Amino acid sequence: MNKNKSNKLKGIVVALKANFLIVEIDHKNFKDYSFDEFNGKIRLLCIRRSKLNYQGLFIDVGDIVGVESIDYKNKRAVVSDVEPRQSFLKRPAVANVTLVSICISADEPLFDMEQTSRFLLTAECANIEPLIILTKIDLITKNDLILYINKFKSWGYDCIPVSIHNSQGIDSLIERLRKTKLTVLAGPSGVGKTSLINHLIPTVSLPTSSVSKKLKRGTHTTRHVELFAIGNGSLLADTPGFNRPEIVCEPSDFAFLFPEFRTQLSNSQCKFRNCLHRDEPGCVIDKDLERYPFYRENLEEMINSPLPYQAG
Ligand SMILES: Nc1nc2c(ncn2[C@@H]2O[C@H](COP(=O)(O)OP(=O)(O)OP(=O)(O)O)[C@@H](O)[C@H]2O)c(=O)[nH]1
Ligand SMILES: [Zn+2]
Repeated sequence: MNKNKSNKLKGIVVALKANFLIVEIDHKNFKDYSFDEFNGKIRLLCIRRSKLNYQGLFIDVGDIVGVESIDYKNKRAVVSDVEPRQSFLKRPAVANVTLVSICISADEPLFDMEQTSRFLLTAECANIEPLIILTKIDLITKNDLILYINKFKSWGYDCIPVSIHNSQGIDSLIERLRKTKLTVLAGPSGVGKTSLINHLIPTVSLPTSSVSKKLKRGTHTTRHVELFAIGNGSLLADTPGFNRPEIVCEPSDFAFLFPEFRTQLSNSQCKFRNCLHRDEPGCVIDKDLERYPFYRENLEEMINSPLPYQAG
């Protein structure tokens, strides 16, 4: 009675635990069991069907999988297949990410244009929408906040300013996150990613003393990501802070990863089709844009290093 072989359902992998996969499925059709539900979902401890192992299919958090042989009472099931991915973020490995929220501190650690750009480029490279979350705004003046907002606007990005100390911006952030299926929080160490998750989902309670997290990172080569439900069927993942994400890109594609250059390139064309926007005559890119020197410096490195270029 508890086994339900005939019902094959789709679910999303929310965590990897040893050889098991934790898969979240919709359970609104199964009202006869009382589950500790969250928004009509339950999480099942799953093994992989051996066929999947033969095929060598790698399953990551965020993958959409088919589950069968569901044992609702014990919350167990078998994963039988994996759907093709819509997107893939390499570091951390999360499939089907729909938004990369990059946390940048308004105070400490100090703002670093190159580092912020590297996080944005990682999302742009993976073709996933980036969003900037400006954290710790309780520590800056209104004028400084306006300067930050205008800076990001000139780069072509919106930003949501937040503070966990006075809860400013938290409602707007939750509203935004609930509009997308799977958000990954990224950003440098110490900007307040974990504090933010704890504030958004009080039941989670992750350790925020950065030291303990850092020690943990030192001992585990990979820290597996877990997806937390944030309402409306949306999921959110915290990631360990790392400070210098790699950019892997062909020189000819590089300019298209900058929204402010994309806008110029869509409004008018450079004289040469293969223009790299250096000193070519008839180039339409405005060399006075704030991130142009950063583009130029990294482009030179790409050109001078063997492909595929990896900076980091
Ligand atoms: N004033 C203020 N401090 C904050 C805010 N958010 C976080 N902090 C502080 O910033 C420090 C770092 O916060 P964490 O949440 O550990 O930062 P993290 O980004 O998760 O850091 P890693 O684990 O190294 O990636 C802590 O001391 C927090 O209390 C905020 O909105 N305002
Ligand atoms: Zn050009």
